[in-house]
Amino acid sequence: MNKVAVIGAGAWGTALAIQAARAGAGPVALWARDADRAAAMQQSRENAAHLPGRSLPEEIEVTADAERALDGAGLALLVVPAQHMAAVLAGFPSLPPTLVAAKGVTRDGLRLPLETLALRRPGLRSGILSGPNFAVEVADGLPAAAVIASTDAALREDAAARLATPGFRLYGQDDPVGAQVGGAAKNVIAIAAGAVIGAGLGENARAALVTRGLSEMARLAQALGGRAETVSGLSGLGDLLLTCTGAGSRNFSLGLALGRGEALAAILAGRNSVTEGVATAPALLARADAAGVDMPIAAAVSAVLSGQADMAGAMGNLLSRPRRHEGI
Ligand SMILES: NC(=O)c1ccc[n+]([C@@H]2O[C@H](COP(=O)([O-])OP(=O)(O)OC[C@H]3O[C@@H](n4cnc5c(N)ncnc54)[C@H](O)[C@@H]3O)[C@@H](O)[C@H]2O)c1
Ligand SMILES: O=P(O)(O)OC[C@H](O)CO
Repeated sequence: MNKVAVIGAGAWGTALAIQAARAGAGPVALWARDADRAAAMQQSRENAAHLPGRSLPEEIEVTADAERALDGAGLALLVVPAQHMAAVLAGFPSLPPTLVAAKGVTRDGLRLPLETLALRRPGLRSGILSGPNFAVEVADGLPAAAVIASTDAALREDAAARLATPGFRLYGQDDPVGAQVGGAAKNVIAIAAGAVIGAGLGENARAALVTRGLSEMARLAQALGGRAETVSGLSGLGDLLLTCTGAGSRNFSLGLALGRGEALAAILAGRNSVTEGVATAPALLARADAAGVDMPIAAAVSAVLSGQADMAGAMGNLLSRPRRHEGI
């Protein structure tokens, strides 16, 4: 059972399959939902749609056949966008121990990724893989770090042994709730950071948003049963640093375009990749509301995305909040 099955052939699933092959994990299956695309990738040894110019090592077999992908697999990586995870899982009869590498909260049910997985596969050994990781850099073998968050210590160890290389440093921790909140919320804060820069509001404003965004994450992580300090790690602060500054972030670039006055529909129409913060913002806010947690930056992003506020109105709301003590 030394095979790794990667479910989802977007940029991140493809990069993780390349990383698993690089780590010597054994054979790697990369499952794509579209049979024609899977066949084209298997033949051309490239994911032209989502990760162009990076070749797939020979250990990787691309397939659209779920049973074939899982045959002999000792570990699965679930890398489909959060909103589509439940539907994709319905096509997989069984799963080996699984790490989820998606970042988001579902509009339907307001679920974190491991909650979606548990709904479909109760009792499955599972964890989260999350951190500041642009797919293209991991595919290129540039140095990066991430966490494997799971309460299952043996799974953490086994997955790290299969996937880590000196250039892909994997830390273990046992707070998957905190890791998921960090991964989901950073997408929303990155939209806010991009919008502030796009609107010309300056670097001071971005630094304030990122820092107060971290407090929002910490409050929610704690309220959902995780630890506040977890979000100061790779799946939280680390990912905020990357996505609130890196031009390669889709969430940041979407915010940037919004801040410059472009319409959301037009921005999305020009993309073939997922921008998780768009669906996650209102879901994250609703989940926080249900937990009694105040997330004013997530509320501002949500209001701008839904058209309930313009940038000026959303910023005005944030700036006119009552003075308070700093802290989470
Ligand atoms: N790209 C990155 O650098 C990166 C890094 C870390 C985490 N992630 C996370 O990984 C997840 C996947 O993102 P990505 O960047 O690999 O995707 P992507 O934007 O490269 O590709 C989109 C993916 O969504 C899938 N998809 C689209 N519509 C679908 C549907 N109706 N049903 C099922 N699948 C559908 C496509 O098949 C494709 O695999 C996201 O949660 C993202 O936040 C991405
Ligand atoms: O391009 P983004 O904004 O979806 O970010 C990708 C990864 O989540 C970065 O860690």
